[in-house]
Amino acid sequence: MSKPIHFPPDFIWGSATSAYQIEGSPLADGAGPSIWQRFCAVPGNVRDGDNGDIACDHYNRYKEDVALMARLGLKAYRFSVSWSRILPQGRGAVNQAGLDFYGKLIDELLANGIEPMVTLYHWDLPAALDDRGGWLNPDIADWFTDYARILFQAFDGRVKSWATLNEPWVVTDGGYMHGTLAPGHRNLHEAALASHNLMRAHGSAVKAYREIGRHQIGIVVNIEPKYPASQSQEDLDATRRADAYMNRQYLDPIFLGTYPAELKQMFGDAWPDWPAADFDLIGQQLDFVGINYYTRSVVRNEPSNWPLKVAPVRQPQATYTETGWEVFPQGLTDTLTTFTQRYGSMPVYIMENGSAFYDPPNAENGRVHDPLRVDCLRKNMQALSNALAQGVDVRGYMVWSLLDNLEWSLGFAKRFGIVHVNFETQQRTLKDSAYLYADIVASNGACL
Ligand SMILES: N=[N+]=NCCCCNC(=O)[C@@H]1[C@H]2[C@H](O)[C@@H](O)[C@H](O)[C@@H](CO)[C@@H]12
Repeated sequence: MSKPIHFPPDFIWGSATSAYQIEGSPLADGAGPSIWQRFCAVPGNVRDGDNGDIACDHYNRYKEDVALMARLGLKAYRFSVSWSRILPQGRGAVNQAGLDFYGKLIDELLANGIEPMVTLYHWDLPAALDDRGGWLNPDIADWFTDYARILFQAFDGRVKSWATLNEPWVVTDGGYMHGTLAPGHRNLHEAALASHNLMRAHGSAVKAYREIGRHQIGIVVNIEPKYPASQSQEDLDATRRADAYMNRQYLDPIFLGTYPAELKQMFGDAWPDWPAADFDLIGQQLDFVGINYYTRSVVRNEPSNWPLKVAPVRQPQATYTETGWEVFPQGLTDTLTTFTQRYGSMPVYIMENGSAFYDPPNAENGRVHDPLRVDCLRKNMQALSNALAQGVDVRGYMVWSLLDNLEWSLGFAKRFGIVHVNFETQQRTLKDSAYLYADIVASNGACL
């Protein structure tokens, strides 16, 4: 029996994207290359040889896309800034044309009554900084803070919501542990170092914001709740290891001043005893936490899978998305209640939630029917409402994504958008899920 659906009257409904996935024109108007420009250029790294050279051409079509957001009635739009548009070398000389692009986007949003929510870093590190070690170089905390200050000084006020990082776990696990994402490293020691430097950079930018900013700043983490495959001690321990590595690794140092003990146990000598001063920096007070929720994982012990020694267990009765993720809306409720239980009550935004299911490359008769995505959206709305009913302080929800876009190493084949993009013509078409989302926004969920 589903519970009544209710959202607070000031609940903020929006959508989310990221720079490299939608903008295109990565080197336009003085911008420098990012590590994703390089990563895509290496054959085999990205499915079908796809890249961000054009993507959704948002760099040129941003007014059309803001009009789409207004058509959907969105109250907010979460996007990221490309660091190498602002600082082509990652540090040093500012590229005014880069600032100008984001200033025009922000003004277009505000003119349409849409709150800009800016993510400073969504995976597209300037290539020039990677040449200096990137996230492996401790100096990156200062480089990132200098970049953040430029944006705070340019846009704070018009932008009232800032997030430092998007998903440090994915940056570390994909970019440095498994090499599936840029910059494509596979090294346990590097993964630990990159992860810690990401958190140092986060804390340093938050500290800088407190000196010059007047609004809200937080971080965005992906949380994938872990459930034991059995109640055996080995599976329960495996579940704790998986949760420590993917979830608690990023929130514990911010809110509890320490990393989960399981990390040292798993990483061994690849996990140093980090300086105590680092935790003072990392633990800066936040105004909100952004959570990206997509799926859960059922976990069993698997000694051969070094270093975590865990393995996922596929659920035979479940629906799985095109990215191989189980549709499990209860996990959204559990993620939110567990967050509050572990870290206390504070403002939370769902900064990403969505699903990739097969959509045709072209719309038919101006429509794109996406029943599986519609069903997912409905179920996630119920789950979100259930978390609110249990007292979780959720302030808003950003659907991932506004547009079909470059799904990183999966290319354009995996479509998350509620708006379909024909990548041959750049034609945008509202999917059925977009019409539903517009109704949800207009009725504040009462239509469900
Ligand atoms: N195994 N497994 N479990 C799920 C782990 C999810 C980690 N990936 C994300 O959350 C990425 C986030 C990213 O911000 C966005 O840029 C991506 O386009 C979406 C869709 O992929 C999501």
